[in-house]
Amino acid sequence: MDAVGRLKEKGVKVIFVLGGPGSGKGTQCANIVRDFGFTHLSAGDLLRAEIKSGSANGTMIQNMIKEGKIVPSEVTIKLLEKAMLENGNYKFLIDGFPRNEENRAAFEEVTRIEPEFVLFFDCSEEEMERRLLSRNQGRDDDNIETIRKRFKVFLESSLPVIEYYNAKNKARTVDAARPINEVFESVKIAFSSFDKKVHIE
Ligand SMILES: Nc1ncnc2c1ncn2[C@@H]1O[C@H](COP(=O)(O)OP(=O)(O)OP(=O)(O)O)[C@@H](O)[C@H]1O
Ligand SMILES: Nc1ccn([C@H]2C[C@H](O)[C@@H](COP(=O)(O)O)O2)c(=O)n1
Ligand SMILES: [Mg+2]
Repeated sequence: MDAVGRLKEKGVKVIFVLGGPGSGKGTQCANIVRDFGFTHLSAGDLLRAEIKSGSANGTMIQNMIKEGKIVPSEVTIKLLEKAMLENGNYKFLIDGFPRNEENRAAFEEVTRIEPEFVLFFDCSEEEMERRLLSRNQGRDDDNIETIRKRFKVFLESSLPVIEYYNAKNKARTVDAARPINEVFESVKIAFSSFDKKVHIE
């Protein structure tokens, strides 16, 4: 059986987590992992790890991230598939993917996995810019020049993907401009069909 077949046998469940740069995807994914037992896979984190690993694609990925561009789907999808297979879980939050129509169509063609829904964090550019400029995680792309390029790519390439899922009634939009705990209250409503994890002290 191939990799995707093995995931499907486990009853794989995928939620795509989308939103502009700095909208709070990673922050809210950590909350969802804690309370709903999902595994968080950030496409951006996987690409950054690939650069650090010294892979043959490292320099190409680094250059594209610095320019705020989207890495070719075949590279990102291979990393996502590998991460899903290496993980014992069957419930995944795929953060920052699909980022454009090419990502979306390629994932569908390669995996035939349809997301349960798409969580969309809606936030103004002004607020996202403020957050990114004070994030302080040493990311190469958190400088004003690259941030502006990332916003442009988000508007031109990523928003159409969200509109695609919206038209299929699969997008769940959350107002992400509010404080973290308020955003999570709305996220929890989107996840209400999933069992909550019981935390024992
Ligand atoms: N609701 C919020 N209110 C204020 N600050 C927030 C909120 N959510 C996240 N932040 C902060 O904003 C910054 C960006 O958040 P985060 O890294 O979660 O965004 P992201 O959507 O994953 O961004 P990227 O697309 O660049 O990876 C972080 O410093 C985080 O602590
Ligand atoms: N599907 C993806 C996701 C991310 N990237 C690249 C380009 C992004 O600007 C960068 C950082 O992603 P983030 O951590 O902000 O989600 O990674 C991509 O090419 N394709
Ligand atoms: Mg992130």
